Amino acid sequence: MRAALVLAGGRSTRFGDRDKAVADLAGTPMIRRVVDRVAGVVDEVVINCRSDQEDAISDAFADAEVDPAFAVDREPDAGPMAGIARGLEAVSAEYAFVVACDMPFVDPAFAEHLFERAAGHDAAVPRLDEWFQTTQAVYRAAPMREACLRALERDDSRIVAPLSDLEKVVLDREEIERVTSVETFENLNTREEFDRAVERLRGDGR
Ligand SMILES: Nc1nc2c(ncn2[C@@H]2O[C@H](COP(=O)(O)OP(=O)(O)OP(=O)(O)O)[C@@H](O)[C@H]2O)c(=O)[nH]1
Repeated sequence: MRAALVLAGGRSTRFGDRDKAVADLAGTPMIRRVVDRVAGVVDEVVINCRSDQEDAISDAFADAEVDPAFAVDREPDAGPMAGIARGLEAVSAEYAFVVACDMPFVDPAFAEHLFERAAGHDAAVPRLDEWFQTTQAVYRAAPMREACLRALERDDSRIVAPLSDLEKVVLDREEIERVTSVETFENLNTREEFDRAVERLRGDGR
């Protein structure tokens, strides 16, 4: 069993006054695009968000084949790593592909590769250069959740904090580029980035 955990509990402050998760990206709400891309490689989909986002995000899946489960933050604004911990509570699969809602170019073949690489380990985490791509990685749900809770307990809410507690496989740039292109990690933070992505998607007929 494999899960996708989509992180959407952020405030989209760089984006403006709307929630980027449900912003219309070339005809499809961005989070729906992310889920549609990865649905084929997972058995369940969990979305982590704040309670005030749930209705609008649910609406984005009204006519979808997948029926995502919601793991709503008990405490909002505690950061993405707390969101991962919350989301993993709702995951029944052993492994979860964690992905941010603002990565509409996420490559399902890369998610598949991460699941394969994570097998028998606590995590498979890409690292392009010095930075871990923690919001596009596969984690074994139970140890990752426990590592997150331990880090939060010691007031360390950094997204990399749980990694040191995990027996993980790290994918370097060479391995990443053998399987996919770095477009998979592209995240849309500003209106300008979003508008450029719309043009690209329209240009490719996507
Ligand atoms: N649950 C939860 N998720 C968060 C939080 N902050 C960010 N996220 C999620 O983590 C991912 C990465 O965050 P960012 O790309 O910075 O998104 P954001 O925080 O909405 O955007 P900015 O406000 O512009 O920084 C996104 O999928 C967010 O939805 C938080 O405080 N709680």
